[in-house]
Amino acid sequence: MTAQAPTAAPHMLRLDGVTVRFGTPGTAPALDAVDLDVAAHEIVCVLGPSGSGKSTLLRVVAGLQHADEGTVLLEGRDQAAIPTHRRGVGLMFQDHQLFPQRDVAGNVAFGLRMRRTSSADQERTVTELLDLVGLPGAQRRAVASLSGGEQQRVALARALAPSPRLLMLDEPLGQLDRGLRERLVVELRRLFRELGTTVLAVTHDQGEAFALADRVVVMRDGRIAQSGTPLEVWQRPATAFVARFLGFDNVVEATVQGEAAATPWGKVPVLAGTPDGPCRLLVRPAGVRLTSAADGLPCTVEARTFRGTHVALLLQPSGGPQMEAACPLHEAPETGDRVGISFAAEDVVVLDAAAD
Ligand SMILES: Nc1ncnc2c1ncn2[C@@H]1O[C@H](COP(=O)(O)OP(=O)(O)OP(=O)(O)O)[C@@H](O)[C@H]1O
Repeated sequence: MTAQAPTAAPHMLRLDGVTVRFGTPGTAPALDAVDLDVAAHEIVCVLGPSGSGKSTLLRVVAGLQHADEGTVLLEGRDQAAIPTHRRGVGLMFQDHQLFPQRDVAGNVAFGLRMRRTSSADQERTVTELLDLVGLPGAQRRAVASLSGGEQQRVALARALAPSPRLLMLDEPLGQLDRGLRERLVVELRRLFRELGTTVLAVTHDQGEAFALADRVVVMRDGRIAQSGTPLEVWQRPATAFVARFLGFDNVVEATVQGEAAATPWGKVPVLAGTPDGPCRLLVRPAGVRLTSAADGLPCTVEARTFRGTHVALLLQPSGGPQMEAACPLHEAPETGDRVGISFAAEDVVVLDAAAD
């Protein structure tokens, strides 16, 4: 038997050079030649600051927004001429907009009624979905009697009921308190895995995106700044923008030569194989190691913040800008203490010098 070449994973969704402009020509586009692939069964979370184009991206895929340039393909088919209700995508928005006059079952069955599914099939699907989202037997409850988290689950069951080939979520857990969000995100991931749902979600909340996604996409000014697994993006932010967006502030100009880089903090080790030349460096807080005051770069502890698993220290080195260090709980010095620091090469990330 001859070996077969592996076939590429089928793409559920492909955006090819999608551009959306609002208002007068000359203003920056809301989406600027965006290319994005989402594989079948993949969970992709789009992250980015306010105004970076996240909602516009979802709207263009849903057919709620016209693309000025480029194509949106679902399972290989150009969607340009296909209206929203024929695209086979499910949408769940932040303000989950349940119908207050209908009970839970009436809400969940909405998409099925639109498709003229038989009452028996509607009833069976509603029962299955309410079990899945953890609200068994809630069919006859009034929407107003549900908590925020329960309403969110009903909205999710409603979006899932017509078995959309792609489910799109816009800030799905936006209005819930943190504890509930953290629990629901775990449940959502399990549920999507179980159903094999392909998901494109948009969120402000990094924690939510990193917990939910197989892949995160970070947007900036209508473009994709980085795309990768949560671990890749977290460990290796590609640019200073992504690093800062993720909350890493230890970013400095540097010049690499061999296995060290010259920085305003002095020599910082870099991994072998790093190309020589000017760049920006991120030193992850975990890579700032405390030594005795006599060794390493002398610093004063300006502030310390308890973070549960560690203490975040704000350090003022004798030269160069302030930096953050993550310190084990029992080893954290006091504000005003003098310490020395060294750097761990595995937590030093060389950023793309061309992008800011
Ligand atoms: N209908 C519209 N008319 C004009 N400009 C718009 C319209 N919708 C969005 N924009 C602009 O397009 C850009 C991207 O907006 P979008 O809502 O996609 O960003 P976002 O990343 O989802 O932001 P947020 O996180 O605040 O929801 C912004 O500059 C916004 O002001």
